[in-house]
Amino acid sequence: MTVTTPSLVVLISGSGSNLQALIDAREAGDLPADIRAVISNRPDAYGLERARAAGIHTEVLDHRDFAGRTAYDTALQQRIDAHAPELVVLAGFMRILTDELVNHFRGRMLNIHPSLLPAFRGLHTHSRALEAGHSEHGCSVHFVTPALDAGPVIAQGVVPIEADDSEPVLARRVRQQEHRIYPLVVRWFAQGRLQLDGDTAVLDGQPLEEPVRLRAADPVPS
Ligand SMILES: Nc1nc2c(c(=O)[nH]1)N[C@@H](CN(C=O)c1ccc(C(=O)N[C@@H](CCC(=O)O)C(=O)O)cc1)CN2
Ligand SMILES: NCC(=O)N[C@@H]1O[C@H](COP(=O)([O-])[O-])[C@@H](O)[C@H]1O
Repeated sequence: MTVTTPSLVVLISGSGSNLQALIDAREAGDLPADIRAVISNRPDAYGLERARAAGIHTEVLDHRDFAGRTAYDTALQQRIDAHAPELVVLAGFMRILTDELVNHFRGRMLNIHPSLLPAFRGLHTHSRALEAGHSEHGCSVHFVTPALDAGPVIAQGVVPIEADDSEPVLARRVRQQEHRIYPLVVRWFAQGRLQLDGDTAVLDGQPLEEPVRLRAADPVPS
């Protein structure tokens, strides 16, 4: 029986540190997947440099070159489909996607969001968590659905908020956990252990009633 290595297309908009975590996991033998292409909506995204350094095909599809969201997403869907990925990974991709595109990739599109969903959907999550006076914050990996940041959450990284935290300090603490949980969840999907069943994430055949939660001191599970 031939075992095929699942292929990924990763979408970015910026620094690409989550992309780098996936590249590093693959190079360490911890991610049985092939990153077929990295696509950015911003030509100046540093993540493009990270991809090129790793020998990964890159494309730029600048949203400013399109009349609107539907036209952009139609082109984006064609670019992604050209690589026939098993999984589309949003890694700091900063565009809200149309229902049509999300439904086209339903069950095979993941996102990492910098909050403990359902808290703080949308943008500026770290400053909002600080302003809310929460004692904990973190990140969530979820299946992407048309409703923004509302898809079934698979795993979360939990960090404390310290009294003297600034936004950049908290963001850095969260990103350290992002770089642990995203490769883990993508590995589960690549291993065929993770699926979306309706509106429920299923891991190892069991519906996830609650996300898998990791704290910094916890070892990364298999
Ligand atoms: N239909 C969906 N699209 C996207 C989802 C999703 O769950 N459903 N997740 C987001 C990722 N994301 C937060 O994790 C997010 C990205 C972008 C925005 C946003 O407001 N974008 C603005 C532009 C902002 C900018 O360019 O800086 C916009 O698209 O008008 C909110 C949340 C990815 N897409
Ligand atoms: N709403 C989407 C969003 O805010 N995503 C966040 O953007 C950062 C991207 O960093 P990276 O480009 O270094 O991976 C990450 O913190 C990710 O959670």
